[in-house]
Amino acid sequence: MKMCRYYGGRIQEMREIRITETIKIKENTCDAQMLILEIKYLTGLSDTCFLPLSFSSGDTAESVVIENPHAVVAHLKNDNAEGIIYDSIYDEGFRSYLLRMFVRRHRHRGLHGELITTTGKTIKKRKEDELLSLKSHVIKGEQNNSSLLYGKELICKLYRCLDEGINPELEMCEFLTDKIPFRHVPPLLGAIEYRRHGGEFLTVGMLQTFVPNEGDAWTYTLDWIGRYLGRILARKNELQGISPVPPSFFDPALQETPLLFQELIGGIYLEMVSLLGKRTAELHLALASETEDTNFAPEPFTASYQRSLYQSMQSRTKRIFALLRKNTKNIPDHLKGLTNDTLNLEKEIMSRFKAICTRKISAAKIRIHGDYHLGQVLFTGNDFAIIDFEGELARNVSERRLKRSPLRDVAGMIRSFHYATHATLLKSARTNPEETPALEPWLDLWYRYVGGVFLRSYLETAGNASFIPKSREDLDIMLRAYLLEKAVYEIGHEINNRPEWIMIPCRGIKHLLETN
Ligand SMILES: Nc1ncnc2c1ncn2[C@@H]1O[C@H](COP(=O)(O)OP(=O)(O)O)[C@@H](O)[C@H]1O
Ligand SMILES: O=P(O)(O)O[C@H]1O[C@H](CO)[C@@H](O[C@H]2O[C@H](CO)[C@@H](O)[C@H](O)[C@H]2O)[C@H](O)[C@H]1O
Repeated sequence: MKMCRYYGGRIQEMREIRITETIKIKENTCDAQMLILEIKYLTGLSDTCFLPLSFSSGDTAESVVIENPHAVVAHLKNDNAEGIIYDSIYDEGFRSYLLRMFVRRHRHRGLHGELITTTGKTIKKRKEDELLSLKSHVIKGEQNNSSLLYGKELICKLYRCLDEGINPELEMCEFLTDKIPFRHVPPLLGAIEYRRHGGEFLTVGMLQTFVPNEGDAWTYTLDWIGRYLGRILARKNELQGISPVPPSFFDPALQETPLLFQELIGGIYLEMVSLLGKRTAELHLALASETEDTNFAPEPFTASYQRSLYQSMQSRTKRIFALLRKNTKNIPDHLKGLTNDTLNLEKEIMSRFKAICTRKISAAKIRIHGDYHLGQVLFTGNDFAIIDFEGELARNVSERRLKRSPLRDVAGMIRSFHYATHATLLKSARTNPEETPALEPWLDLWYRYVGGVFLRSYLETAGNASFIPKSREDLDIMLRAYLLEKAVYEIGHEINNRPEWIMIPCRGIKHLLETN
């Protein structure tokens, strides 16, 4: 389990895993046990996880062992048979039965509760045979959950860590499908939930429309940064006289990207970034348009909220910095200096957060994406689709459902542009160490121009929406605080997942503290 990003993987040491529920499914193509597990750690709260298990032998078992060794839970052998117990998502029979569960709205009883599927009208209208004949496979790649693709039409996300109560992603997708349909979020088609006898719901899975795409905006961006650097290197002599004086995207005077940078960055990419800013604002406008449902209706940024925001930014920073101090042993040696410098900035960061409650800010809070970055946006070739509304998994589920300023999402995306430049630097340092230092100021410029295009387009589309602060100063204060808060969150994320990458938020924090 520790090998899977979705379980364990985290820094905490596991103490015990208990099976709390077993739901057996035995139909013609599917023989699986759906398990609900309780994972206890040495310290902190336990997790509730979902793990469906299948048994196979012969060629099927062999191909799972070769292609997906991480999915194998146990090898079994007795006098008659030899085989493996493995994660059912790699069992074709299980995948097709799962879809059948949605289409036919099956229920399955376990010892302490039952699995229930619900579906919307879109799927009910579809021909059953057509749906059930779709070929399925597991989406590859780093994920917190597991996604199963059916033909090029449907995608089922199975959650691995389950939370009691309303699942924020399901709630958001339901809202953006049925209540205020938003074209740039894939429509929700159905859900699977586990209902404990007399207890709460746990959302186990969700079925959505698959959006044909050319990958996510992260990969798309890295590709364009590669081209930008290629152009810089090709025009090295011509560009030598130009000393890159980085503008700040907070600067209201920065209205247009200079022609030279439009050429270097790529006009098409800049247009796409502008479109992304527009789609982001449209998402927020849709989320802000509800007036009756208290789960969505906008709320004011009150003085007491401003104080509690400041306190939560502070306590989060304390917690993450304590985690960093405790885990400096996991940081690669060449990054220890940078990490220590960041640790020394704790006081300064805290004092910067203070700005968020030193004056009255007039802006509305709404439901937001919550973990918005380039990897959460699919590039369709000429537009974007926004996915993964679970929020930051490091926060508990009720926190993830809180209304917040949508500028937090804006800050998340701007941080992501910064990440993209530094991911490129990390790669360049490995493949092209001599050229790398000279590229750094150019990447900084890229970040500022691209961040500026995104922000301007966002603000233009949002117009005078209730969630946009009325004064430029308030906007500035909020953006800076959210950017800093996000970079601190990223420290916690990287220490848990990619210690090599900790240099990105560390440098991000330094950059944010230095930028006027
Ligand atoms: N509706 C969709 N259409 C097409 N691809 C999708 C869709 N939803 C998710 N994906 C693909 O599945 C991957 C994982 O989805 P995501 O919701 O981000 O899962 P996780 O929360 O586990 O990270 C995405 O990066 C994307 O490639
Ligand atoms: O996509 P997830 O919901 O799993 O989000 C988590 O993982 C992200 C990727 O590791 C992480 O995003 C950080 O790295 C991205 C590049 O890989 C970068 O674009 C983001 O700006 C940066 O925050 C995200 O924070 C985390 O919650």
